[in-house]
Parts: sequence; C-alpha cells; structure tokens
Amino acid sequence: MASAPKPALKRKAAALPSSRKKIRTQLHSADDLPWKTVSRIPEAGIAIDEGILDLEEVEGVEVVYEETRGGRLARFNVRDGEDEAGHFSELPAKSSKHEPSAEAGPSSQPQSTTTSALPPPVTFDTKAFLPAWNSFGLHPHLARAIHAQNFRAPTAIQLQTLTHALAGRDVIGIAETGSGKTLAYGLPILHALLTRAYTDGPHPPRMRRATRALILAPTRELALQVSSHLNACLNEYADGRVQKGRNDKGAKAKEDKRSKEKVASPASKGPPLVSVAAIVGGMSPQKQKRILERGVDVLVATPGRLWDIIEEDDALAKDIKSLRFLVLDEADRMIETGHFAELSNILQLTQREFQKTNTDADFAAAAGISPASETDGAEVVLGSSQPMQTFVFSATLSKDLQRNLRKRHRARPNRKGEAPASTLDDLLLRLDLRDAEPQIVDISPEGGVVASLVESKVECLVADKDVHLYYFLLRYPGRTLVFLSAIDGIRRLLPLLELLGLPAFPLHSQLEQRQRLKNLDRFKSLPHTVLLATDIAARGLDIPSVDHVVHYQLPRTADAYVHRNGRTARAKREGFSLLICAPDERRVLKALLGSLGRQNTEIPELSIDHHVLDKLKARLHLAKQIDALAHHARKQKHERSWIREAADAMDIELGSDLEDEDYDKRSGVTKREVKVQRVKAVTLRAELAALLTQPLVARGVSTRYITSGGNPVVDNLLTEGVVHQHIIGVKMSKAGNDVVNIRKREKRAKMKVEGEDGEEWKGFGNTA
Ligand SMILES: Nc1ncnc2c1ncn2[C@@H]1O[C@H](COP(=O)(O)OP(=O)(O)OP(=O)(O)O)[C@@H](O)[C@H]1O
Repeated sequence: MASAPKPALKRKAAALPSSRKKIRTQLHSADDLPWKTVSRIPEAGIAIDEGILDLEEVEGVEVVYEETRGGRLARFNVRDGEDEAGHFSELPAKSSKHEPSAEAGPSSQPQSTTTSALPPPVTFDTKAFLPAWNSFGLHPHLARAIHAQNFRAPTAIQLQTLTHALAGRDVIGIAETGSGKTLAYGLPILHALLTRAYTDGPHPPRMRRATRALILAPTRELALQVSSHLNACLNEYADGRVQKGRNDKGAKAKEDKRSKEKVASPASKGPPLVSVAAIVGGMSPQKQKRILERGVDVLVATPGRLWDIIEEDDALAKDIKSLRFLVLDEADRMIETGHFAELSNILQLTQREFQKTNTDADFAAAAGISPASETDGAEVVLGSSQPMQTFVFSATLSKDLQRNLRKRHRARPNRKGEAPASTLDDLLLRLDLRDAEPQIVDISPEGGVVASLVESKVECLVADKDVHLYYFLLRYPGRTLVFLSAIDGIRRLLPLLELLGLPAFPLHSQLEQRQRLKNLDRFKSLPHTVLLATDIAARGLDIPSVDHVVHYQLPRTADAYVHRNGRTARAKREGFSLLICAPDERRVLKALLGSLGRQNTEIPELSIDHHVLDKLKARLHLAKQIDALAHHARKQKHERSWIREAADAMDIELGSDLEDEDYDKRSGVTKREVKVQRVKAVTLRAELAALLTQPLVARGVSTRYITSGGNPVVDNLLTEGVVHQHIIGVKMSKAGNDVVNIRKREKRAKMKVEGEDGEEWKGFGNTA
C-alpha cells in the first residue's frame, strides 16, 4: 500500500444520520479520511495489471458542502466512537507542517485514540510563571498543567526526586502521605514521552501504541486515581481549568486570568500525543482489552487484572519486556493484597536476565502466554535505546529494606542460598534496577506522623465503641473516614448510622467496583458524610478535605496506621485522627506505636462530654433494636423460603403454619407475625424519631436560665457561626482543639494527690 497510487476506485462516502453518533472531526480533504483497505473481489474483474494496486473504502463519513468564493467545496465530517462492528474509527496521519520541538504544543484528550498531526506549538514561560519549577526544564505541556493546577512550587519529594529521575536515574522515594509522590514519578515519565512524541512526529495511524510506562498500584481506586491525576497533567493545558476542588479558588481565578493573557493559546482539541489509561479488576475486561488493542503509552494497573490480560495478549507482554519506565506505587502494600504471584510474574518479564535467556517462544511459555504470534498487522513500536527506569514509591519503606535493596541489587544475580529477609525484600529483589546506584530519597517524617495531623484516642469498652463513634460524628461534623478491620463491622454499623440520620457509605472489597466508585464519589461530594471502609481505602486515596480519620478498630500494622492517617492532613492541610481503643487493644496499640519509635502516652485523649454521651446511648439503643428487628425479619423470611424450596424439591407437603392461609407469601411468615413485627418497628421508629428531635444539652448548661451559668446559652446563640448544630451549649470547634495532653493531665492529678496547690481539673469538655 505504501507505493500505491492514490486509490481511485470504490471510495465511497457513506452519509450517516448525524444524530446517531457525535461528529468528531471535520476534515477538508478526502485524503484525510479513515480509508480502510478492502480485498478485491475476483468477480469484479479488477486486476493489478490494470494499474490498480489497492482498493479502499470509508464509512461513518458525512459529506457537507460549503459555498466558497472559489466555488462549492466538499467537506467531510467523521463520526466519533465505534462503528457497528465495534472497531474504533481511526484517522490517518496528516503530514505535519510543524517542526517537532521540545517547546511544541500540547497533547489532548488522552482517552482518544488517533493522531493526525502535531498540534501547533505552544510555549510557556516557566521562568516567569513557575520560577520554582524552572530548573527542571519540564515540557511546556506539563508546565502549563502545573500552572493551571496552581502547584506553585514542587513539594519536597518532587524537588528531591525530579532532578534524578529526569537525569535517567532509578529512584526509591519515601515521603509522608499526601506529599505529592504521584507527580514525583509521573512528571519525569510524561516529560520523556511528550518530548519523544514531538521529536518522533505523529504516531502512525492504525498502528498500535506500545506501552512505554507501567505503573503498578495495589488497589483499583488508587490505580484509577493515578491515571486521572496524570491525565489531568495532559489535559489541563487546554483551557487552564483546574481539577475539581484541588486548589484555592481565588488564587486560581487570578492565575487563570493572567495565564490567559500571557500564555500562548494552545491548539484546540486534537489527538493525544501521550495516552494514559488504567486497567483494573472489577471493570469490563472487554473494554479494557479494546483500550489495549489501540495501545496506551502509560498503563496504570493492578497486578491481578494486568496479569490476566498479559496471559492473553502477546503484544502487551512484549511491551512489558521493553518498558521505558516501571513504577511500583505503594510497593509494600502490593504484597498484602494477595497478588504476589501475579506481581512477581510481571516483574519477571522486565528482567534482563529473563529476557536474554528466553527466546520469544520460551518467553511466552514461561510467561504463561500463548505462543507469540504476529499481532494482527498491528506493528508494535518498541523500544528505545535508553534503559528502563524504575521508580519505587511509598510512604513506608523501612530503612532496612532500602539498605537491602541497594546492597543486594549490587550483588545481583541473587546469590544462591541467600534468603530474602521478607516477602517485600523478595519482591523488591525481583526488580531488575538498571541503575547501579539507585537514588534513595527518604524524607519520611519521624514516627510517620505528618506535621499538620493531630492524633488522639479515646479508651472505652468494646460495647461502647459505637456510642463513642456516634458522639464523635455528631460533635465534629465533617468528612470522616472510619476504618474497620472487617466487612462485617461495616455491615453492622451502616444501618445504625443511617437510622441515626448520619449519611454514611460503605467501601470494601465485596462491593461491586461500580458501587465502590459511586460511594467514593458521594463521600467526596458531600461536606458532612461518613465513609465506613476497610483498609482498601487506607493507601494512596487522595480525597480532597477529609477532616477526620477514625480507627474504629486498630490497624494491624504500624504502616497501616500511617497510611490510614494519611487520608487526612494531605498536601499541608490540617487533619485529625482518632483511635477508639478497647482495653484488650491497649497492648496492640503500645506495640504499634513502639514500632514507630513512639510511646502510648504521646497520643493525647479526646475530651468527651459524658452527659451528652449518655443521651446518645438511648438513641443508639433504639436504633439497634430497630435494626435487630429488621434483621430478624429478613432472616425469618430467608429461612422460611428455604424450607419451602427444599420441601418443593423433595415433594414433601408442609403442614403447620407454613401452609396456613394466614401465611404471608411475600415475607415468608404468618400474617399475624408480620403485623406484630410491623407495629413494633413503627413504635420503635417513632420513639427514635422523638429522641432525635430532642435537643442535646452539654453538661453544665441550663436551657431554663439561658443567660446564667458558666456557659450561658445566650452567649453561644449571639455569637454568629459558633452555635453547634446538634448540641446546645457547646461551640463548633475543631476536634484538634479538644484533645487533652495525657502527660499534663497525669501531672495535674499527681499534684492534686500530693496536696500541692494545683489547679483543679474541671473534667472533660471544659479543657479546650
Ligand atoms: N507541587 C504541588 N503543590 C501543591 N499540591 C500538590 C503538588 N503536587 C501534588 N499536589 C497535590 O497533593 C495531593 C497529594 O498528592 P499525591 O496523591 O500524589 O500524594 P502521595 O504522596 O502519593 O500520597 P499517599 O502516600 O497517600 O499516596 C494531591 O491532591 C495533589 O494534587
């Protein structure tokens, strides 16, 4: 086809109803249309010796005529999306009239699949607008995106990582949660790929993109988040939009105005120069396979789903073999998610030794993939003369591990008999770092605590955990993420909080992925809401403005404690964490803090108004009764229907009340029972509703004499903005202001015992 004259035959322009699909592109020339080669039908009698080398046809095109001074001109609209056969329409490349340049223009729409030409060049004056980023010489696309997102200066981990990563070094980065690690490894990748896209020219049409960078993340949500974070850096240049709620709006508006005035306007919509996509479990594998058929430059994936796809996709396996970038995000969590085998298989593909000693066939067999076959005409654009760069990032990689990684890496290949110290050690040793001296950037804080986080705890009996949680949620409204160790606990707490009128959503592994994302979105969008989650939400999730993290059950490891806490106090914002600790958990807490080099007494207690707490116990008690009733009814219904089904299957007649005509088929119990249960539930609900409307009054506050007492109600009411929505007599305050330093309290108690002239402790609630 390369040397074929312009096809003259069978070029048909099929006009389609424009309403069916979105019109994507208007092309001016017929040569720009997505022509497809078709085989010659012998009966048509068209032969090569008649000078025709190939036939092409086109579909999904609408012809529109435009009257110009020079006469009537035909233009073509190309339909967006997939054609009926499920193939994506692709536009052939136009030869670029723009010189490739590092200063050249932006990519756009990374989810799109086609490339016709490089967009017009844009420039960005990084020195003037982002002086703190200037020394890195980032691609102007990225500089624009950084500017649009109002990231005025690199964070510490970005500052210390970027120079090494941009210079081609392998980096192991450890920094506190919420410190911007994603861009620390993401920017060097995008910079390299964008620069290369401009020097290489447009991607050949109908040719699969080779995956150049693989980012592995332990959870689906994190993978999707990383993908959208990187996409934001490719997309945002276009109109200077800032991603939802990430930044200070006022400052952003000013910046936008200035940038519109001063920054050269980039090209309007065009094809992506660099594409980023996520491949995760729980989502349609067909759709993901289709994405991979088109190819993506940067693939963000969870190991399980990725390995499933690799087993069937030779082209992808080849790409992994010749990656330019490999990233392990939250490496230490990866081994906890039960995907160790898949992860280690994927890493094996990236090992030079493995690649050298395995022919394509061996390689395919060893990788568990079908024997290598040519990829349906889709040529894989492999390689780069540059070696693979590896980035390993986490907020928690122990010093020992870092040392081992460096030491053992030098001693590669792994000496026989030298057993790895831990599973993580083992995993990291499977990384074939190309860099003899990987750069370790460890700026994790002492004890894993972010400076803007206030930690606290309450100690109570297991049976009182619910009421303490309820108290906290009511006393400190906001966006609260509650961590539990088991899904059962979430299932138990959820209906209780709902009955008590607190909007709460669950997040755990047994929910469908769609539901998981929906719940996460709801949690993000409501200012006063609760997310009840297992540790799948502990790592990496960047939810804007989580006010509080509550450890309803203690985390199993110190790392988990650090990562859970890391969902709040992100990017230098304030945050608060509360441990609800039962007596039998004290030892665990001590050990947990001990392994962070800290002491139990370092965590202050949250002051609790026990007067209010007692009132809440009554409400909770009722909610539990209502829930138990509903649970009982569900169970009964289930049991009865099971008995009936079993009886039907065995052809046995059921006597007793099941055959009674009083029997309610819908609920599976007798009508009388249903009635009794309903009346009981309605009564209890009415009681609860009455209790919920009764005001809660703080200790020491009189509602009768509102101007008197130590804490007159009227003072509160007159001070605008301080009235607590649910509790009379307390001010709206941040939880961080209500913690009690245990050491101070112990000292005071001691002074009192010794009869010294110590100030009398006035009890919880009056200490703020
Ligand atoms: N240079 C910057 N200036 C301001 N904010 C930034 C900067 N870089 C990233 N951010 C923002 O900081 C937040 C946290 O970033 P990110 O999710 O990358 O943190 P992380 O270190 O990976 O956290 P974790 O360890 O919990 O995964 C994000 O909302 C991100 O947009």
